[in-house]
Amino acid sequence: MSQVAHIQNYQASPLKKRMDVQGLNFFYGKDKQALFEVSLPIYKNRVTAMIGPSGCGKSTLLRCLNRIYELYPGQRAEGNVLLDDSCVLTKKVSLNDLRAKVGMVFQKPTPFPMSIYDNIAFGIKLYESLSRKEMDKRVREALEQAQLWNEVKDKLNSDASSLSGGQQQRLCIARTIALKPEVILMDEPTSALDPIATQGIEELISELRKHYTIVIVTHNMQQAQRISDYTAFMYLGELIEFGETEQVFKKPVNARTKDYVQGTFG
Ligand SMILES: Nc1ncnc2c1ncn2[C@@H]1O[C@H](COP(=O)(O)OP(=O)(O)OP(=O)(O)O)[C@@H](O)[C@H]1O
Repeated sequence: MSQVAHIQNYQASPLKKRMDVQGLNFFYGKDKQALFEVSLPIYKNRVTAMIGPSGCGKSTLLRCLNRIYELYPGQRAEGNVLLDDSCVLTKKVSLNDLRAKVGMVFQKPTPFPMSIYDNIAFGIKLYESLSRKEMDKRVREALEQAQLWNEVKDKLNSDASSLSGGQQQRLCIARTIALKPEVILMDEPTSALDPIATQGIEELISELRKHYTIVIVTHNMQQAQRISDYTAFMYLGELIEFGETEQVFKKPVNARTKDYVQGTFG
């Protein structure tokens, strides 16, 4: 089945907000403001793509959704990012709880230097104490959902570095899924992969949105159109346009969006 057909066949659940970004400003130190009054909904069980030219603030926005910027001194966000009616930017929401609810997959596959099995089990052990049998089940389920199980089931104790790039990225996705997050953030998850591995990850993303809410940063316009339901176009730290992906690409409201999606600039 082609990917487009695959997406069209999917019976989407009714539209419901999972996160809500309201008037978000972001600062790197005192002098650099990277986001300006950004507001957008993140819909449940949908894929939202963030697009825009280099340096427009896509990754910065993504990093606000799980407050990962807090690890870096001098970085500060103002505004609201709501999840379950709480603002995730405030200390009232513990980082541990937030990371469990909002998982992240990075650009380069980053498996831990340990076995395939332990790559999945490691994160789970930080949050839960499971019996060996329960852990085996969770590891298997995560690998199945990440569509990696069949390829690794006979070598779970092998080092994760023995996997191909595409397999390593699916392992990183499995590691994220194993914590049972509600939202998965992906920062250019296929940019280090070849076309075949990229296709595998794209198909996986389309499948995963049945269970998860996904936000993906991508430079690839075709990819955004293939896999996302909603698209946010950013420029110089501002959200210029947000809407259904088909509308943003085929009938953009803003002239700058039109120039960008048609490849006139960027
Ligand atoms: N650690 C940092 N310190 C200071 N400025 C930063 C830092 N990280 C990013 N910036 C600046 O913030 C702005 C937004 O960067 P960001 O990485 O969010 O953009 P992006 O759209 O994801 O870019 P790209 O597509 O190139 O990854 C840019 O002007 C960038 O130079």
